[in-house]
Amino acid sequence: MTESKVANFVIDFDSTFTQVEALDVLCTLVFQDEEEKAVALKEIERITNLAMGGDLSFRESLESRLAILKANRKHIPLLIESLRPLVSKSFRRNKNFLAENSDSVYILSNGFKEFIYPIVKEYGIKEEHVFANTFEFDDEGNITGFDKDNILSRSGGKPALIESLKLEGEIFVIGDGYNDYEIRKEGKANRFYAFTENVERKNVMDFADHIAPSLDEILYHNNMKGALSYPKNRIKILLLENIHSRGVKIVEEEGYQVEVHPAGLSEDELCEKIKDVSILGIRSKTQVTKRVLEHANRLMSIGAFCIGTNQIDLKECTKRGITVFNAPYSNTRSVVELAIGEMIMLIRNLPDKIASMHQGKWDKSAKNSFEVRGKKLGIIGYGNIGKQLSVLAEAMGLQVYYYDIDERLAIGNAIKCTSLNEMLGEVDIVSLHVDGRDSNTNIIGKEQFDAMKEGIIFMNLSRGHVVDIPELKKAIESGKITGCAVDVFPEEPYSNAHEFISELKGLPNTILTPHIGGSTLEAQENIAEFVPNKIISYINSGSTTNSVNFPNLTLPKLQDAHRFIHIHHNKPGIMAEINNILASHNINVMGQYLKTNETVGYVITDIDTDYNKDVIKVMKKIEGTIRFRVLY
Ligand SMILES: NC(=O)C1=CN([C@@H]2O[C@H](COP(=O)(O)OP(=O)(O)OC[C@H]3O[C@@H](n4cnc5c(N)ncnc54)[C@H](O)[C@@H]3O)[C@@H](O)[C@H]2O)C=CC1
Ligand SMILES: O=C(O)C(=O)COP(=O)(O)O
Repeated sequence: MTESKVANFVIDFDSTFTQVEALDVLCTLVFQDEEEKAVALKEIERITNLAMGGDLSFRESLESRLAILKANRKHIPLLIESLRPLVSKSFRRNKNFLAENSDSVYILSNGFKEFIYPIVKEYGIKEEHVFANTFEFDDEGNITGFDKDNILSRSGGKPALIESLKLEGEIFVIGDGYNDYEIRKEGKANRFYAFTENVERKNVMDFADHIAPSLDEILYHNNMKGALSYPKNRIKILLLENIHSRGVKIVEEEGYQVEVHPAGLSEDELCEKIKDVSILGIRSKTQVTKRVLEHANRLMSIGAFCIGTNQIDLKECTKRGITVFNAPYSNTRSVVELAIGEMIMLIRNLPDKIASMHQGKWDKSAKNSFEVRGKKLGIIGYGNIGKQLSVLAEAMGLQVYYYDIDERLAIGNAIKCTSLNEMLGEVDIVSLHVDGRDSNTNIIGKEQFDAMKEGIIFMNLSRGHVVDIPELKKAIESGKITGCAVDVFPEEPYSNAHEFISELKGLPNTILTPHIGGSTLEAQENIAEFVPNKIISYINSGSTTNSVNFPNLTLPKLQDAHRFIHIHHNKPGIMAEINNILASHNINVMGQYLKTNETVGYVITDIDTDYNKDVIKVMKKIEGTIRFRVLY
C-alpha cells in the first residue's frame, strides 16, 4: 500500500461512474417499438465495444451512434432520470469521499456534458472539472451531431485534454476503456486503474497498473479513507461441493472474489488452496482438519452449507478465531420425507420386488408386506430431524418412541425412552438421527443389533460412522433386519466420478443412496440463501448469530461509529485491559457487547468516529488476542 498523498483522480463516466453506457440507455428511451429498439441497441453496443476495445476511431463511432439514435433534446431529462439510479455502487457508497475531495476529482468522458454534469454534480463534482463532448441540435431540438472542435470528439482526445489541464500532483486515471488507458500510455498519467465493477475488458485490464473491481479498492490501494473499512473484492471466498447457484450469486453480488469447485478437495489440495482464502464454503464431504487450518492464514469464517459440522475441527477453528456457520433447519424436511418414503418401501419389500421386476420376475404376493400404520417407530436422536419425523410418522398412524442423550420433550404422543436397548427391543422400525460427533462412532454395533426385535427395519440417514457396518451386514444376512436403508457411509466417494465401495452392496431388501437425504432443490436453495447471509452479516457487522462455535451475539447496525472487534482466549482480565486502554486513549465508547464461551471471549466496542488511531496497535498487542479488526 502506498502512503497517502494528494493525487488527482481522473474518472471516466460511461460504465465507470455509471454502470451503463449512456447512449445505450438513450436508445431505449428513443425507440418505442421493441423490435426497432433491439436492432438499434445491438448496433450501438457493437460500435461502442469496437471503439472501447480500440478497434474503431472514436469519432467514427460517435457519428455512427448518433446517426442511429435520432434523439431529441426532450430525451435528455429522461436520460438523466434513468441514469441517476445507475451510478456505480461503489461511487454511490463513496459519495462523501468524492465531495470532500472535489478539488482533485475530474470527470473525463467522451460522452456528453448535457447529461453527465447533472448526474455527477450530486456527488459534489465541480462543473469546471467535468470534461466531455457537447451536442449540436437543429431548430426542432433534434440532436444532429456534436461540437467537432472539442478535443474529446477526436481519437486520442483524452491524453491531449489532460495535458492541456497542466494538473499539479500525481494523476490517477480510473476507467474501463482503452481510451482511458491511452492517457497513461501517452505518459500523461502516473497510474491507470482498470475499473471492472461493471465491465471487464481484457485488452484494457492487461495494460492496467492495477485492476480495481470497485472505487473502494482504489481508495484502499492509496491508503485513503473510503466508505468501507476493507474492500470486498479483497475477500476471497472458496465454494466447494457444488453449492447451489443462489449462494454463488449472493456472494458475487456482495463483491467478494469467488472461486467455485463442483466437488470436494483432498486435504493436500485444500491445504494449498486455503492459503489466501478468507471464507470457505463446504458441505458434508470436505474435511477441515487441524492441518488444513494451519495453512489458512487469512481464514475468517467457514460456512457449512448443510446441517452437520463434524467434518470441521470446530475446536481448532474457535482457537484461531474462525467463526463457523451452518444451516441448521434448511434440509430437515427433505431428510424426513426420504425416511418416510423409505420405511414404506422397506416394509413392503419394494427394493427386492423392484429388482425382480427388472429381471422379468412377476412376484405378486402379500407375503412379508405390511402397512406402517400401527407399527412402532423408534427414533434415535430426537433433534430437529427426529422431531419432525415424529410428527409426520404419528400423522400416518405410527406409534413413536424416541431415545436421546439430552433432555428432549415429547411431541404429540411420542414416548420417551430412557434406555436405548429397551427401545430397540420394542420397536418395528428404527431410524437414526443423531449428530456426527466423534463419540457417536459405532453407537449401533453388535450389542444394539442383538437387542433389536426379530424382523426389524433399520434406517440410517445421519452419519456413516455411527453404525458398525460389518455388524449391520451380519444382522441383515441373518434375517434379523428385514429391510434396511443407508444414506451415509463411513467412507464416501470424493465426487460422482469416484466409485462407491461398500460391503453393504447387494444385500437383500436394502436401499443404498448416495448421501442425498438433504439433496432436494428446495433444501439446497434455502441453504444457499441462509449460510451466505450469516457470513456476510458477520463480516459486515461482527454478528455471530447462529454460529456453531462462537458466542452468539446479534449486533445493531453500525451507525456513525467505528466498531472494534476483539477476539481473545477466554482468560480473566482481558475485558478490564481493553477498557483501560480505551480510557487511556480518551475514547468515547458508544456501546459495548461481550460474550464468552469456554474457549474465546468476543468483545465488540462501538466508539466515536473521531479517535486516536494509535489505540489500534495497542489493542492488537493485548496478551491473549486472537484477532482484532475495525469496522466502519
Ligand atoms: N443424510 C443427509 O443428507 C443428512 C444428514 N444429516 C445428519 O443428521 C444429523 C441430525 O440432524 P438434526 O436433527 O438437524 O440435528 P440436531 O442436532 O437437531 O439433533 C441431533 C440429536 O441427536 C442427539 N444425540 C446425539 N448423540 C446421541 C446419541 N448417541 N444417542 C441419542 N441421541 C443422540 C442430540 O442430543 C440431538 O438431540 C445431522 O447432524 C447430520 O449429521 C442432516 C441433514 C442431511
Ligand atoms: O446437512 C447435512 O448434514 C448433510 O449430511 C447433507 O450433506 P450434503 O450437503 O448433502 O453434503
